Amino acid sequence: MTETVSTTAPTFADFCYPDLSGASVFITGGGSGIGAALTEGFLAQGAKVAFVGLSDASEFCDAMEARYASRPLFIACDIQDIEALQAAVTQARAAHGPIGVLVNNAARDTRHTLEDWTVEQWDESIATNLRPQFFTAQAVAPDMRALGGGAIINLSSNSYMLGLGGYPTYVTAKAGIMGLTKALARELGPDAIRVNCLIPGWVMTERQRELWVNDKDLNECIDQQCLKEAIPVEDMINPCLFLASTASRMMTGQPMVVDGGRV
Ligand SMILES: NC(=O)c1ccc[n+]([C@@H]2O[C@H](COP(=O)([O-])OP(=O)(O)OC[C@H]3O[C@@H](n4cnc5c(N)ncnc54)[C@H](O)[C@@H]3O)[C@@H](O)[C@H]2O)c1
Repeated sequence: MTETVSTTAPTFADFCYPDLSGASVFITGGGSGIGAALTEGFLAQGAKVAFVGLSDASEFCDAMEARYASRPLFIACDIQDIEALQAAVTQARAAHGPIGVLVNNAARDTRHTLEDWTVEQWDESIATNLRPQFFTAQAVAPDMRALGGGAIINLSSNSYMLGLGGYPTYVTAKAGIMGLTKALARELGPDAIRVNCLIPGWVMTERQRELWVNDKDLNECIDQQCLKEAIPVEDMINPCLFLASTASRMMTGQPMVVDGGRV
């Protein structure tokens, strides 16, 4: 029989990280887009997942429960509200035990120009795209210390490495997330808490397809990628699981770019 190398997108059954089985995982924005793929990826490993989001996710939770016999805990929470976010972490801990994996995924890539932006809009964007990542880490650090270690994965974006136009506050926040990752890796390393950055390229989520994807821009993007394929959400799962798992035990403060080789 001739063996072939598959180049199709992975499925949820393709990965195996036994140390993630039973782990208590907290994800921001885990009910849609990349976050939903990550929720499913962790459930497929036997982890217990709690996630926060803005819109009701009961249908998604029903589907996950039917597929994995383990219902993710959805907590309605605006991550701009730090007290509510801290309360959500408390609720997740009460339901699933001390949090061993944190994925700071939620973000909003609102388009704007330099000229049309107010101080309030700047603050609002940073309050979604950068500030919560610090306070979730603060909230889960005691759990991870008690567990003897943990993993934090922050979602950044290759837009800051490419210097993309059209959303300067988001791009700034995404650069800040890499800085925050380095800083927290240093702060938390002595407690065996690892902090790494997952840096996606242009990933074909529902929201991207609805709002921004068109033939011209997608072709231009693929032209710049080494790998000539639009990136499906599923390709974010294994890198995130790897960063969460002890498979990456001695890796911290690092960017992991998954963009088909564009930067
Ligand atoms: N899709 C891409 O092409 C792409 C590229 C680079 C980086 N990223 C990053 O990947 C991560 C996920 O992106 P996505 O494309 O899946 O986004 P998405 O818009 O599809 O999903 C984002 C999730 O975050 C939640 N969210 C947004 N604002 C929130 C708030 N104030 N409070 C609570 N929840 C909130 C939304 O409810 C949603 O569930 C983000 O950090 C994004 O910056 C995505």
